[in-house]
Amino acid sequence: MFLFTMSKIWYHLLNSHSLMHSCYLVCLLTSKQSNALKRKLQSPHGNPPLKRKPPVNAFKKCATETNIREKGSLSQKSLPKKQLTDNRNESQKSKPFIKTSSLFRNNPDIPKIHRKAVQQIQESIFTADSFSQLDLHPHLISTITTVLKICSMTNVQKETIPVLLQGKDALVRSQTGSGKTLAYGIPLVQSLQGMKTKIKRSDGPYALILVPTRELAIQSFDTIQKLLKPFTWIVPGVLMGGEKRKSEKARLRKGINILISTPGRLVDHIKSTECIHFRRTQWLIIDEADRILDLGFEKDVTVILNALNAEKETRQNVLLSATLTEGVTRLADISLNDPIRISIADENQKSLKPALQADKEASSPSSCMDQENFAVPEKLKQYVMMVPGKLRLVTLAAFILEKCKFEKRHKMIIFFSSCEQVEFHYDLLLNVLSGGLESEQPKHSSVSSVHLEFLRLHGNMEQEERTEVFQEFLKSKTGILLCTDVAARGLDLPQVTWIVQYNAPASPAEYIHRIGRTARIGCHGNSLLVLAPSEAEYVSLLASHKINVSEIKMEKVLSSLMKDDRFKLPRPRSKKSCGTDPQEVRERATVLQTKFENYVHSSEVTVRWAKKALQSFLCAYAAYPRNLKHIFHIKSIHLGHMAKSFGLRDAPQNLTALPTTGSKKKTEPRPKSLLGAPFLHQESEIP
Ligand SMILES: Nc1ncnc2c1ncn2[C@@H]1O[C@H](COP(=O)(O)OP(=O)(O)OP(=O)(O)O)[C@@H](O)[C@H]1O
Repeated sequence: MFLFTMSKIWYHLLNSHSLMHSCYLVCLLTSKQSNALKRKLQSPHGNPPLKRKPPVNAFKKCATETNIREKGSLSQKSLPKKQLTDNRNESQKSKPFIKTSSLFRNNPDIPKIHRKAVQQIQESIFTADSFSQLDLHPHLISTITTVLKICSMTNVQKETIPVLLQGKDALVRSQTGSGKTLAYGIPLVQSLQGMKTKIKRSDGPYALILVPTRELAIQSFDTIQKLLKPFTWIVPGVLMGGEKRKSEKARLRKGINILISTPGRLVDHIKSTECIHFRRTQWLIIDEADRILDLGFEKDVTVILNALNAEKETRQNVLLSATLTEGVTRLADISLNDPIRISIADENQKSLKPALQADKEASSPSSCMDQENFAVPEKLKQYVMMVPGKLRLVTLAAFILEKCKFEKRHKMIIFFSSCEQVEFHYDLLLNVLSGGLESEQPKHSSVSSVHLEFLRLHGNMEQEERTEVFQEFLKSKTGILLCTDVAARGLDLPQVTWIVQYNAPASPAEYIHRIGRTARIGCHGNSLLVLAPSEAEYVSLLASHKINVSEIKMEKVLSSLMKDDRFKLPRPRSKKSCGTDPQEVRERATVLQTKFENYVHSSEVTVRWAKKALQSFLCAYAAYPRNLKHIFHIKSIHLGHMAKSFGLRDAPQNLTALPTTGSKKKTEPRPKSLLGAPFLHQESEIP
């Protein structure tokens, strides 16, 4: 036994390339850490004991998001500084037992990705035609060219604007970032400015635009406001959750002619604001129509439609999205009247039907159901990376450093599946990767001066802060936005170069919308999907929707840590670091992981936050839709490994994988059709 143990120790040391080198590794650690490492080496298998996964049914009920918010948000602003310092001091006094992560052992093998090469659907965006070819008011044309600085029409605009100018209902599908907002905005403004009796503010709404999120409401309002520049007598306005109801009521009383709203808030006003009416509402536009339904807004949309129909039966209706799914068909059935379907055709289809610029046909909306293959922007490069649970956090960090610190000039959005994960990672990355370690950077290092700017956006933030963050990221040329799916739809954030999906989305449609935040309107962009080895089949699922992803190797991403000397182990002079020595990369990853763990374990508060974030991850994971359970099954998660990726040294006890039941903020009533749909993958925009 003794001989066996010793041989394992020697094996480990040799594996570390040199005895000297391993000594340095041990020296870097505190004596307690090195004791822990020694104990690990003394384990009969040379590995830490495997932790048993607690069975799923052992999980307790999930804490509500509201509770988490009330008891302690991770936001920098809301951190009770004194409490944090006290906690840290306390925890430092009684220094917790520190273990060094054995990051690279006991990980599942990374499977080879077998995917059939599929030909992606690509749509051409631009036409050579200018807006002056349309029968538009000259002031509107000059606003488009001078204010919006747009010359030629996109395909979806060329196909949609004439149809809407004829007064027809339409169901419009075209890829993300192809200009759908103007496709409905231009004919809307053209028709309202030309009304025989000039519109008065006090007339109330002539048009209602429904959008799923507050940020999209602000963005759509902004576009409509620009289009209305020459037509000052038409007043646009926004109603959205998070704003003061009282001031919204006052604005409604004064009069809003083009009303842009999230469904929840509008229903709220329909029920409680006397002066709201739809006597003259001639347009109903539902943008991101499938999402509005997904969010559980079906009930709200029914209330809104009933309110509209009660006051005026005829109306022009338009539904738009980059992904027309079954849900839209149901919505289309109840809201559209003999619609024209406009679906910008696949390049290949076009070559078969050269006479048609687009696949435009009068048809039953049900035919949209067939549209399960989604178009992907032509200049978007999509990647996937397989990462075992334990290595997720360090690999994400290495990726951020590579793109935003060493390559610079990148603007990145990282999607998570819950608000708590966004808050937790925001705090952790900000402290460990950004400012926190600057003092540890060698003085002459050129990389030390690069400041990583992290922002976060999710549905549990106060509206004022949400709007501030949205505007800041909108204007910035670089930066890293951590967010939930609240930012997945419709947002037009210029110059975003990377989309990272740290948690896989609940459907290929959501995948399309998330990656659609980059490579907009013909620009270049990249996306990275992070999957666990057990989730490899997701790649085939994407392929079945004609979505192609190429693999990036985790080792390659981790090797970028070689460029950051903050994670370097002291070495004897004779042994110079060579570019990509895999052993040194592993050591650096271990140093980084240790820094994460040290930060998380520096106070009780941070440990609690890490646990809550892990818990919310499990909740979201347990809630993947049934048809994806064979890929994302909670039982395939190794809790101890996953805990590492939240900076926790051990698997916490008494976690839950059950969805919240008691949250006031998040319990938007769901229609029966959506029961079983993912919890926390979706965020309701509620008043
Ligand atoms: N004809 C055009 N020429 C150049 N740029 C345009 C044109 N039309 C719209 N744009 C710009 O393209 C960007 C994307 O437009 P928009 O947000 O309407 O896309 P979308 O199709 O609605 O995307 P998503 O499906 O993601 O909501 C905006 O910045 C818009 O100003």
